[in-house]
Amino acid sequence: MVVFQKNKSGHPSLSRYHQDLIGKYMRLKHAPYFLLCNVGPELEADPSASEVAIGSSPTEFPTLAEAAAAPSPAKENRQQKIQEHNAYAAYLRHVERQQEPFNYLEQTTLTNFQDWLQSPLQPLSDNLESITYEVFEGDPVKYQQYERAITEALRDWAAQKKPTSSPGDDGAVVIAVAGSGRGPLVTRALRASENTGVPVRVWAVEKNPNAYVYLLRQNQKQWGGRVTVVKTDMRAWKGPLLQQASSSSGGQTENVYGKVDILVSELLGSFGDNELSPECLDGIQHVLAPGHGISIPQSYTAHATPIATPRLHADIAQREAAGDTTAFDTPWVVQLFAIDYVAQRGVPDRPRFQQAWEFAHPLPATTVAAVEARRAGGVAGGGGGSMAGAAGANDHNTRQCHLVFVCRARAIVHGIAGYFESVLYAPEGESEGENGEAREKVELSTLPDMIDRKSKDMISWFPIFFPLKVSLLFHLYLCCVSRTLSYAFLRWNGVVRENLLTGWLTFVPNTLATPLRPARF
Ligand SMILES: C[S@@+](CC[C@H](N)C(=O)[O-])C[C@H]1O[C@@H](n2cnc3c(N)ncnc32)[C@H](O)[C@@H]1O
Repeated sequence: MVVFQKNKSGHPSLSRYHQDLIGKYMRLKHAPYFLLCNVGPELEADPSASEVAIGSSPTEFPTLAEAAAAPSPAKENRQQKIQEHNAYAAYLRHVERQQEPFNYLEQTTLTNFQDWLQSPLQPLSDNLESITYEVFEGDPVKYQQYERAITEALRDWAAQKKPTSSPGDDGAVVIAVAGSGRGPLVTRALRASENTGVPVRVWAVEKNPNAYVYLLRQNQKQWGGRVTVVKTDMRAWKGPLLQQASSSSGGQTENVYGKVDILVSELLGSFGDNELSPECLDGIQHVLAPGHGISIPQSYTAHATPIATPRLHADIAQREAAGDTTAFDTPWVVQLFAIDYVAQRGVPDRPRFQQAWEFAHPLPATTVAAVEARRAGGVAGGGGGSMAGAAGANDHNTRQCHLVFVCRARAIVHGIAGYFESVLYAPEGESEGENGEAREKVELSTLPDMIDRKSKDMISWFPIFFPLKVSLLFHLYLCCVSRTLSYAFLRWNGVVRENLLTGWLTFVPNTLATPLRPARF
């Protein structure tokens, strides 16, 4: 196959597509050798060398005069350099030099994790280990974005002179970090306060007992005792304790709880909501100050695209053959690498990456009222959360989508790749930044075509991969994923094939299996 073209100066070159392909291969953990065919020799015949040989039979030693006339090693080297200059090989070396070097995080993580299947974390039902938090904390980008978001929110708070939930409204904005882990977001919240000069009162809420102990130590050593640390499931938290219950001769008083102005959380999974952020935040939303309390993140969206990945398909098939009966029912977290996007880029209304659904926080008051009405019970002592109570109490978190992708050519589809985006904070009003520039939304994105613009170099989340047991040959690919019913079914060429497909396309997002799950999950 001839892939080389001639550029304007007549030198060999490759199309942008081929350059990208080669660039991608060069970033593989085990980079392949590149064999160039029919492009002439790398080392051309050396005319001066043949001159030296003239007159000497190959079996004879040269005479002293002949030896003296032979080129010196240094001269030979020089000549060799010139002779090595095969234009095609030189061009390939040029392509190699154009590759962006790995940043320090990529070097240690990306290459090791390429196409390596991991089960998704379940931070709600499991308690994460310290080492897992350490890995999270190794990615500065996520925390920088959160700090930017809190900074912008505090600026708006001060500029708009919004009331605060501090006792006596003393001007300190009340921030709660729900699911604080070992506290990096608490540190960022305190830093945002220092940078903006807006005073804050900070609460750290965490249910993992090991992380709780770590938070207590952080508070002593790093935060100067400025943070109130609470060990509880956020869905059972009643809010900042303002006054402890007491009993005296005059009678008994109840605990008095306050409200929270900014609720900061990071409960996002590779597909946005798949680690149950909506359900957890529903359960704590009652602590937000009515009217002006905000959530960071404000919203998140899940995105999907069909992919061809023979390598992952073979890996999952092998696991199944080895006895893992759920291998094809697992949504795998994986740094997708040796894949091909099946969907065409740039098709109007049918982009390669399509949004499946969105969640926004806080819920509107009408939704909360409807949920309350449907709920038959609740978690004792707190807000309960939408996962508690009767069937139907979580209906507002049901999402369905129907996405249509146009394939580039007849293609094999091995599964669906999932990504997410999140708006952490969208600055309010017409206000400008410190240097007069328009203030932008603070966002996170794992979408391959958006990550560089929204959260460059962020590596906290790898994509999710929903495998298909039987790889399919598609022209037009339609995918329908239902969050509540936890299964996917596909249609193609407009023909619904549910009967055929149910069974082997079923996947159960295991991240949804939590102790407090509602009956329908
Ligand atoms: C993805 S980690 C993020 C930790 C930390 N905020 C960070 O960014 O490094 C999510 C944290 O939320 C906690 N978490 C999850 N669900 C919770 C719940 N219902 N109540 C309290 N904490 C929860 C987990 O234990 C975990 O520490």
